[in-house]
Amino acid sequence: MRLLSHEGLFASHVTPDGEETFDLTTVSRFLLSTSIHCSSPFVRFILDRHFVDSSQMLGDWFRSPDVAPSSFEITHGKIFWDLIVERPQLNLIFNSAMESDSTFVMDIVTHVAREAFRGIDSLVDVGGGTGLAASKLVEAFPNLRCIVFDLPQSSPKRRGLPRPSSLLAATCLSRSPAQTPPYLKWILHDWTDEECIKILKRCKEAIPPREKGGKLIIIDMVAGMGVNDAQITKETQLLFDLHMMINTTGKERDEEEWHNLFVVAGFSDYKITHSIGLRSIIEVYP
Ligand SMILES: C[S@@+](CC[C@H](N)C(=O)[O-])C[C@H]1O[C@@H](n2cnc3c(N)ncnc32)[C@H](O)[C@@H]1O
Repeated sequence: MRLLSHEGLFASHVTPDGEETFDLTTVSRFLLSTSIHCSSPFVRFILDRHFVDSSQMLGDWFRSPDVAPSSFEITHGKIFWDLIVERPQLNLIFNSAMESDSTFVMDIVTHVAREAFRGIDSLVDVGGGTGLAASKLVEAFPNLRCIVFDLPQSSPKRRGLPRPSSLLAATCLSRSPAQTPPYLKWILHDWTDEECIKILKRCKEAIPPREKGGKLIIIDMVAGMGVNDAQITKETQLLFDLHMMINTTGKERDEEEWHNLFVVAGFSDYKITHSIGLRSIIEVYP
């Protein structure tokens, strides 16, 4: 308890008769299952033994990076998206983590960054997981039609979510219905620059011209930028960067790295809104 208090999970007090007592803090309130923004599923996911095990192989990966593109792949013999097909429990932990993140982040996005979605009547949530982020968007913008593309193991149908009739499951990051603006939440940080450029080029093909309101909306980290406590934000972003390096072929990118991706993928301009916490909304224009 004393360690947890030191880390800010509990506040300790000494009563007048000398007894030590502990109260919840803002941080631990976010871990309560009764909280509408409960982050426990995300914490459970990030501390899962599959990631702890792959972090042990970081040294091997550094010494022979040609063996596999990530420490995760050296440890488990395959990439995360293939492993969760075989491990339903890990898949469940992953999907619950993404849903807890979307419940939290999309409530912020739909309140403080509504402007980004103004005038858009349809979106494809590429890699949209179980469809929770899309559900939140449809709830906030009732005229919006949202299509979710993801692998079968994440599809809204399989998770049995109450879903708006406009949600569909499909596979492949590489396809997107023509002329329907794509939306990418927490996708590009999973992939190398080369893979991101391919995804971005395909997204660009699906976007109407800028004069007709065409744009790509991305929710991802812009390393070095964020709100609130600069020290904690920076440390958390660096830890996420490390997590991506160990477990995927991706990384967290700073503004210059994002800029380079957009230019190479053929986009002309972008706008970043930083007011949603650790992550940002990036509107990218054709
Ligand atoms: C970090 S998760 C983000 C999920 C969701 N956008 C969110 O923020 O909650 C990345 C998503 O990409 C999906 N994904 C990975 N490879 C894919 C592919 N080849 N085609 C479609 N989706 C893919 C995963 O299944 C997963 O749902």
